[in-house]
Amino acid sequence: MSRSVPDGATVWLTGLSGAGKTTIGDALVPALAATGARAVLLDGDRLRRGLSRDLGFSPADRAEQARRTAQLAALLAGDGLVAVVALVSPLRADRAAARTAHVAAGVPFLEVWVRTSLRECERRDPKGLYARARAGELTGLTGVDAPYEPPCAAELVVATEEESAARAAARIAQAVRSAASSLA
Ligand SMILES: Nc1ncnc2c1ncn2[C@@H]1O[C@H](COP(=O)(O)OS(=O)(=O)O)[C@@H](OP(=O)(O)O)[C@H]1O
Ligand SMILES: Nc1ncnc2c1ncn2[C@@H]1O[C@H](COP(=O)(O)OP(=O)(O)O)[C@@H](O)[C@H]1O
Repeated sequence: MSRSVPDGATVWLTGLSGAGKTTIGDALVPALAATGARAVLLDGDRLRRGLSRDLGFSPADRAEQARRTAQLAALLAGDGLVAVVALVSPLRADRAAARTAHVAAGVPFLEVWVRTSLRECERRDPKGLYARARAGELTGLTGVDAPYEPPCAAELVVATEEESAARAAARIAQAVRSAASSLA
């Protein structure tokens, strides 16, 4: 039986700072709501002001940030919500662990690579982080002097230099519907 209203799922947006994760997440929540889904955005920046305020940007702290967020997302998705995660999550191992937590919970997990070149992220620099890093005032910025490992098997890739946030959100919402109905 197919369902028009998707059940729970997690959409995991990964990419550099300034790639467009928050912007796409903000567009995705209402796009999902329009399909009847209840969606919530779990944004790395915002999580770090509360749930993860004890964490920095060492590899261990980034792994812990991904672990906590994956656990929270899987709980919400297990209750029928669509958890939209927007986390830099630069390391493949951390994203793979997030996927494994969802597989264990029987919840669909869609990894979305928000693919934007470092050059374009630096041009946008919405928070001035790249300027600070280039000025030597900030160390460990992903893409500058900390690694970003591109996904090998993301369910979707959004090339933001070619696709609008609204168009990407519509495409992701459609993929969530397909993932949910394939379990029906
Ligand atoms: N060194 C360094 N590297 C990356 N990001 C940095 C750093 N320092 C501060 N910020 C700000 O923190 C936001 C990323 O938090 P995340 O929890 O998504 O990062 S991670 O997944 O743990 O790598 C990130 O938010 P976004 O710009 O929305 O990606 C930045 O605003
Ligand atoms: N196609 C696009 N998708 C997403 N963001 C875009 C796009 N084109 C330009 N932008 C801009 O890029 C910036 C991305 O910032 P943000 O969403 O905070 O990124 P992140 O959450 O990945 O750090 C915003 O100023 C946004 O308006």
